[in-house]
Amino acid sequence: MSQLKYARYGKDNIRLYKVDKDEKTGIQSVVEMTICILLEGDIETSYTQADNSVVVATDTQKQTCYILAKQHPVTPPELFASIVGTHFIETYPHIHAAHVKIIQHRWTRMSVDGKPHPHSFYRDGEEVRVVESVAREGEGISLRSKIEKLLVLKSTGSAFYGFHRDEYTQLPETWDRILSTEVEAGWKWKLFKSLNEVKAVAPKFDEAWHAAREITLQTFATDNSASVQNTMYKMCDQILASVRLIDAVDYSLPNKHYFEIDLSWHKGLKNTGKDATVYAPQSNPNGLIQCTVTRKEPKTKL
Ligand SMILES: O=c1[nH]c(=O)c2[nH]c(=O)[nH]c2[nH]1
Repeated sequence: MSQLKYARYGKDNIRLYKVDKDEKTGIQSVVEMTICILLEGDIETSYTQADNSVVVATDTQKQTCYILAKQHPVTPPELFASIVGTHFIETYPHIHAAHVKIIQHRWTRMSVDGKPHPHSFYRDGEEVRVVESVAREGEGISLRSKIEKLLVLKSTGSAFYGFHRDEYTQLPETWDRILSTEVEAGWKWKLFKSLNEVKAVAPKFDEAWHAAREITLQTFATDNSASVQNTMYKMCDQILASVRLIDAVDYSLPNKHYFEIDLSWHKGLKNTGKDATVYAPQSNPNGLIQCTVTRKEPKTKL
Protein backbone atom coordinates (compact mmCIF):
# COMPACT_ATOMS: atom_id res chain seq x y z
CA MET A 1 0.00 0.00 0.00
CA SER A 2 1.16 3.51 -0.71
CA GLN A 3 0.11 6.91 0.50
CA LEU A 4 0.24 10.38 -1.01
CA LYS A 5 2.91 12.34 0.87
CA TYR A 6 2.99 15.63 -1.00
CA ALA A 7 0.50 17.23 -3.36
CA ARG A 8 0.49 20.68 -4.91
CA TYR A 9 -0.69 21.66 -8.34
CA GLY A 10 -1.28 24.80 -10.33
CA LYS A 11 -0.22 26.82 -13.36
CA ASP A 12 3.37 27.85 -14.03
CA ASN A 13 4.69 30.39 -16.50
CA ILE A 14 1.51 32.48 -16.67
CA ARG A 15 2.66 35.52 -18.62
CA LEU A 16 0.87 38.75 -17.86
CA TYR A 17 1.17 42.31 -19.13
CA LYS A 18 -0.75 45.30 -17.80
CA VAL A 19 -0.74 48.85 -19.08
CA ASP A 20 -1.86 51.91 -17.19
CA LYS A 21 -2.98 54.74 -19.50
CA ASP A 22 -3.17 58.21 -18.01
CA GLU A 23 -5.72 59.86 -20.31
CA LYS A 24 -4.90 63.38 -19.08
CA THR A 25 -1.14 63.29 -19.65
CA GLY A 26 -0.99 60.55 -22.30
CA ILE A 27 1.69 58.84 -20.22
CA GLN A 28 1.46 55.04 -20.19
CA SER A 29 3.16 52.69 -17.74
CA VAL A 30 3.63 48.97 -18.25
CA VAL A 31 4.26 45.92 -16.09
CA GLU A 32 5.20 42.46 -17.35
CA MET A 33 5.34 39.43 -15.10
CA THR A 34 5.55 35.64 -15.09
CA ILE A 35 3.48 33.92 -12.43
CA CYS A 36 3.42 30.48 -10.85
CA ILE A 37 0.43 29.37 -8.74
CA LEU A 38 0.47 26.15 -6.70
CA LEU A 39 -2.49 25.11 -4.54
CA GLU A 40 -2.63 22.82 -1.52
CA GLY A 41 -5.63 21.40 0.30
CA ASP A 42 -8.05 18.49 0.37
CA ILE A 43 -7.08 17.35 -3.09
CA GLU A 44 -5.78 13.84 -2.32
CA THR A 45 -8.73 12.09 -3.98
CA SER A 46 -7.90 13.69 -7.33
CA TYR A 47 -4.61 11.76 -7.25
CA THR A 48 -5.78 8.55 -5.58
CA GLN A 49 -9.35 8.11 -6.85
CA ALA A 50 -9.52 10.09 -10.10
CA ASP A 51 -11.91 12.47 -8.32
CA ASN A 52 -11.76 15.66 -10.38
CA SER A 53 -14.54 17.33 -8.36
CA VAL A 54 -11.87 18.74 -6.03
CA VAL A 55 -9.78 20.13 -8.87
CA VAL A 56 -9.87 23.85 -9.55
CA ALA A 57 -8.52 23.46 -13.07
CA THR A 58 -5.15 25.03 -13.74
CA ASP A 59 -6.80 26.86 -16.63
CA THR A 60 -9.27 28.37 -14.13
CA GLN A 61 -6.29 29.50 -12.07
CA LYS A 62 -4.80 31.24 -15.11
CA GLN A 63 -8.11 32.93 -15.99
CA THR A 64 -8.49 34.04 -12.36
CA CYS A 65 -5.07 35.62 -12.55
CA TYR A 66 -6.07 37.70 -15.59
CA ILE A 67 -9.38 38.75 -13.98
CA LEU A 68 -7.72 39.76 -10.70
CA ALA A 69 -5.09 41.70 -12.67
CA LYS A 70 -7.91 43.61 -14.39
CA GLN A 71 -9.69 44.35 -11.10
CA HIS A 72 -6.69 45.15 -8.87
CA PRO A 73 -3.28 46.80 -9.03
CA VAL A 74 -0.52 44.39 -10.10
CA THR A 75 2.13 46.43 -8.33
CA PRO A 76 3.84 46.13 -5.99
CA PRO A 77 4.15 42.41 -6.85
CA GLU A 78 4.04 41.54 -3.12
CA LEU A 79 0.51 42.97 -2.99
CA PHE A 80 -0.68 41.26 -6.18
CA ALA A 81 0.72 37.90 -5.03
CA SER A 82 -1.19 38.34 -1.76
CA ILE A 83 -4.40 39.23 -3.62
CA VAL A 84 -4.13 36.13 -5.84
CA GLY A 85 -3.23 33.79 -2.97
CA THR A 86 -5.98 35.11 -0.71
CA HIS A 87 -8.52 34.72 -3.51
CA PHE A 88 -7.88 30.98 -3.77
CA ILE A 89 -7.99 30.19 -0.05
CA GLU A 90 -11.10 32.36 0.48
CA THR A 91 -13.03 31.20 -2.60
CA TYR A 92 -12.55 27.43 -2.26
CA PRO A 93 -13.23 25.94 1.19
CA HIS A 94 -11.10 22.86 0.43
CA ILE A 95 -8.04 24.86 -0.67
CA HIS A 96 -5.97 25.66 2.41
CA ALA A 97 -2.80 27.22 0.99
CA ALA A 98 -1.80 29.04 -2.17
CA HIS A 99 1.82 29.50 -3.21
CA VAL A 100 2.18 32.37 -5.65
CA LYS A 101 5.51 33.29 -7.21
CA ILE A 102 5.81 36.40 -9.36
CA ILE A 103 8.78 37.31 -11.54
CA GLN A 104 8.60 40.94 -12.64
CA HIS A 105 10.58 41.76 -15.77
CA ARG A 106 12.19 45.09 -16.51
CA TRP A 107 10.64 47.58 -18.89
CA THR A 108 12.53 50.82 -18.38
CA ARG A 109 11.15 54.01 -19.90
CA MET A 110 13.14 55.28 -22.90
CA SER A 111 14.60 58.76 -22.98
CA VAL A 112 14.17 60.43 -26.37
CA ASP A 113 15.80 63.82 -27.00
CA GLY A 114 16.61 63.89 -23.28
CA LYS A 115 12.96 63.48 -22.25
CA PRO A 116 11.15 60.46 -20.78
CA HIS A 117 9.10 58.95 -23.60
CA PRO A 118 5.37 58.52 -22.78
CA HIS A 119 4.96 55.00 -24.14
CA SER A 120 8.31 53.42 -25.14
CA PHE A 121 10.43 51.12 -22.99
CA TYR A 122 13.54 48.95 -23.21
CA ARG A 123 14.90 45.91 -21.39
CA ASP A 124 17.97 47.16 -19.51
CA GLY A 125 19.37 43.79 -18.47
CA GLU A 126 18.04 40.43 -17.36
CA GLU A 127 17.64 41.46 -13.72
CA VAL A 128 14.24 40.54 -12.27
CA ARG A 129 12.26 41.38 -9.17
CA VAL A 130 10.78 38.25 -7.59
CA VAL A 131 8.18 37.58 -4.90
CA GLU A 132 7.51 34.20 -3.32
CA SER A 133 4.29 34.19 -1.29
CA VAL A 134 2.26 31.67 0.66
CA ALA A 135 -1.29 32.48 1.77
CA ARG A 136 -2.24 29.84 4.34
CA GLU A 137 -5.68 29.50 5.89
CA GLY A 138 -5.71 30.33 9.59
CA GLU A 139 -2.10 31.56 9.55
CA GLY A 140 -1.66 34.50 7.22
CA ILE A 141 0.51 35.57 4.32
CA SER A 142 4.25 35.00 4.23
CA LEU A 143 6.28 36.97 1.71
CA ARG A 144 9.85 36.80 0.50
CA SER A 145 11.07 39.42 -1.95
CA LYS A 146 14.10 38.96 -4.14
CA ILE A 147 16.48 40.54 -6.60
CA GLU A 148 17.80 38.03 -9.12
CA LYS A 149 20.13 38.07 -12.14
CA LEU A 150 21.73 41.45 -11.35
CA LEU A 151 25.16 41.11 -12.94
CA VAL A 152 27.92 43.29 -11.44
CA LEU A 153 31.68 43.61 -11.82
CA LYS A 154 34.41 45.74 -10.27
CA SER A 155 37.83 45.90 -11.87
CA THR A 156 39.71 46.62 -8.62
CA GLY A 157 38.96 47.21 -4.92
CA SER A 158 38.78 43.52 -4.08
CA ALA A 159 41.34 41.31 -2.34
CA PHE A 160 41.50 37.74 -1.07
CA TYR A 161 44.36 36.82 1.26
CA GLY A 162 44.95 35.20 4.62
CA PHE A 163 42.83 32.18 3.78
CA HIS A 164 43.65 28.74 5.17
CA ARG A 165 46.63 27.09 3.43
CA ASP A 166 47.65 23.45 3.42
CA GLU A 167 49.04 20.84 1.03
CA TYR A 168 45.85 21.12 -1.11
CA THR A 169 46.14 24.88 -1.63
CA GLN A 170 47.37 26.26 -4.92
CA LEU A 171 45.54 29.62 -5.07
CA PRO A 172 47.92 32.56 -4.55
CA GLU A 173 46.89 35.39 -2.26
CA THR A 174 45.81 38.56 -4.02
CA TRP A 175 45.51 42.17 -2.90
CA ASP A 176 43.92 43.34 -6.15
CA ARG A 177 41.51 41.24 -8.17
CA ILE A 178 38.45 41.48 -10.37
CA LEU A 179 35.20 40.76 -8.53
CA SER A 180 32.09 39.80 -10.45
CA THR A 181 28.86 38.15 -9.43
CA GLU A 182 25.22 37.70 -10.35
CA VAL A 183 23.32 38.99 -7.36
CA GLU A 184 20.56 36.91 -5.87
CA ALA A 185 19.36 38.70 -2.73
CA GLY A 186 16.23 37.96 -0.71
CA TRP A 187 14.46 39.46 2.26
CA LYS A 188 11.77 37.79 4.36
CA TRP A 189 8.90 39.90 5.64
CA LYS A 190 7.33 39.42 9.03
CA LEU A 191 4.20 37.26 8.79
CA PHE A 192 1.13 39.26 7.72
CA LYS A 193 -2.10 38.08 9.38
CA SER A 194 -4.38 39.16 6.53
CA LEU A 195 -4.55 40.79 3.11
CA ASN A 196 -5.56 44.03 4.84
CA GLU A 197 -2.27 44.00 6.77
CA VAL A 198 -0.40 43.64 3.46
CA LYS A 199 -2.43 46.50 1.92
CA ALA A 200 -1.68 48.73 4.91
CA VAL A 201 2.07 48.59 4.25
CA ALA A 202 1.96 48.38 0.43
CA PRO A 203 4.34 51.35 -0.22
CA LYS A 204 6.99 49.65 1.93
CA PHE A 205 7.54 46.90 -0.67
CA ASP A 206 8.89 49.25 -3.34
CA GLU A 207 10.86 51.18 -0.71
CA ALA A 208 12.50 47.95 0.49
CA TRP A 209 13.32 46.84 -3.07
CA HIS A 210 14.94 50.24 -3.83
CA ALA A 211 16.86 50.17 -0.53
CA ALA A 212 18.11 46.59 -1.05
CA ARG A 213 19.17 47.35 -4.61
CA GLU A 214 20.93 50.61 -3.67
CA ILE A 215 22.70 49.02 -0.70
CA THR A 216 23.79 46.06 -2.83
CA LEU A 217 25.22 48.27 -5.60
CA GLN A 218 26.76 50.89 -3.32
CA THR A 219 28.39 48.35 -1.01
CA PHE A 220 29.66 46.31 -3.94
CA ALA A 221 31.24 49.43 -5.46
CA THR A 222 32.63 51.11 -2.36
CA ASP A 223 33.62 48.26 -0.05
CA ASN A 224 37.31 47.46 -0.17
CA SER A 225 36.32 43.83 -0.32
CA ALA A 226 38.22 41.31 1.84
CA SER A 227 36.09 38.45 0.48
CA VAL A 228 32.67 37.82 -1.02
CA GLN A 229 31.64 36.54 2.43
CA ASN A 230 32.49 39.77 4.22
CA THR A 231 31.05 42.08 1.56
CA MET A 232 27.72 40.23 1.46
CA TYR A 233 27.45 40.30 5.25
CA LYS A 234 27.84 44.10 5.15
CA MET A 235 25.00 44.25 2.61
CA CYS A 236 22.70 42.12 4.81
CA ASP A 237 23.51 44.18 7.89
CA GLN A 238 22.59 47.47 6.19
CA ILE A 239 19.37 46.13 4.64
CA LEU A 240 18.20 44.83 8.04
CA ALA A 241 18.95 48.24 9.53
CA SER A 242 17.04 50.12 6.85
CA VAL A 243 13.87 47.98 6.49
CA ARG A 244 12.05 47.57 9.79
CA LEU A 245 9.42 45.05 8.62
CA ILE A 246 11.84 42.33 7.53
CA ASP A 247 13.12 39.50 9.70
CA ALA A 248 15.94 38.10 7.57
CA VAL A 249 18.11 38.88 4.56
CA ASP A 250 19.86 36.29 2.42
CA TYR A 251 22.33 36.38 -0.45
CA SER A 252 23.55 33.78 -2.88
CA LEU A 253 26.55 35.06 -4.84
CA PRO A 254 28.52 33.15 -7.45
CA ASN A 255 32.15 34.27 -7.62
CA LYS A 256 32.67 34.61 -11.38
CA HIS A 257 36.39 34.19 -11.87
CA TYR A 258 38.60 36.12 -14.32
CA PHE A 259 41.96 34.43 -14.82
CA GLU A 260 45.21 36.19 -15.56
CA ILE A 261 46.95 35.07 -18.76
CA ASP A 262 50.73 34.78 -18.86
CA LEU A 263 51.78 36.14 -22.28
CA SER A 264 55.51 36.31 -21.55
CA TRP A 265 56.10 33.49 -24.07
CA HIS A 266 55.32 36.06 -26.78
CA LYS A 267 58.23 38.49 -27.03
CA GLY A 268 58.25 38.86 -23.23
CA LEU A 269 54.81 40.57 -23.11
CA LYS A 270 54.04 41.60 -19.52
CA ASN A 271 50.44 40.64 -18.56
CA THR A 272 50.55 39.36 -14.98
CA GLY A 273 50.35 41.00 -11.55
CA LYS A 274 50.30 44.78 -11.81
CA ASP A 275 50.77 44.53 -15.60
CA ALA A 276 47.65 42.39 -16.16
CA THR A 277 45.11 43.98 -18.51
CA VAL A 278 43.90 41.06 -20.66
CA TYR A 279 42.06 38.33 -18.72
CA ALA A 280 40.16 35.11 -19.53
CA PRO A 281 36.62 35.22 -18.05
CA GLN A 282 35.65 31.76 -16.75
CA SER A 283 32.18 30.29 -17.11
CA ASN A 284 32.79 27.43 -14.69
CA PRO A 285 33.52 26.29 -12.13
CA ASN A 286 32.58 29.26 -9.97
CA GLY A 287 32.63 29.90 -6.25
CA LEU A 288 29.18 30.05 -4.64
CA ILE A 289 28.85 31.95 -1.39
CA GLN A 290 25.58 32.07 0.55
CA CYS A 291 24.34 33.46 3.84
CA THR A 292 21.21 34.39 5.77
CA VAL A 293 21.39 37.15 8.36
CA THR A 294 18.71 37.83 10.99
CA ARG A 295 18.35 40.32 13.79
CA LYS A 296 20.16 39.42 17.00
CA GLU A 297 17.78 37.84 19.50
CA PRO A 298 17.43 40.25 22.45
CA LYS A 299 19.01 38.82 25.61
CA THR A 300 16.18 37.89 27.97
CA LYS A 301 16.57 39.23 31.49
CA LEU A 302 16.31 36.56 34.15
O1 LIG B 1 35.84 35.88 -1.76
C1 LIG B 1 36.23 34.72 -1.86
N1 LIG B 1 35.79 33.78 -0.99
C2 LIG B 1 36.18 32.48 -1.04
O2 LIG B 1 35.76 31.64 -0.20
C3 LIG B 1 37.09 32.11 -2.07
N2 LIG B 1 37.67 30.94 -2.42
C4 LIG B 1 38.43 31.19 -3.54
O3 LIG B 1 39.09 30.31 -4.15
N3 LIG B 1 38.35 32.50 -3.89
C5 LIG B 1 37.50 33.11 -2.99
N4 LIG B 1 37.08 34.38 -2.88
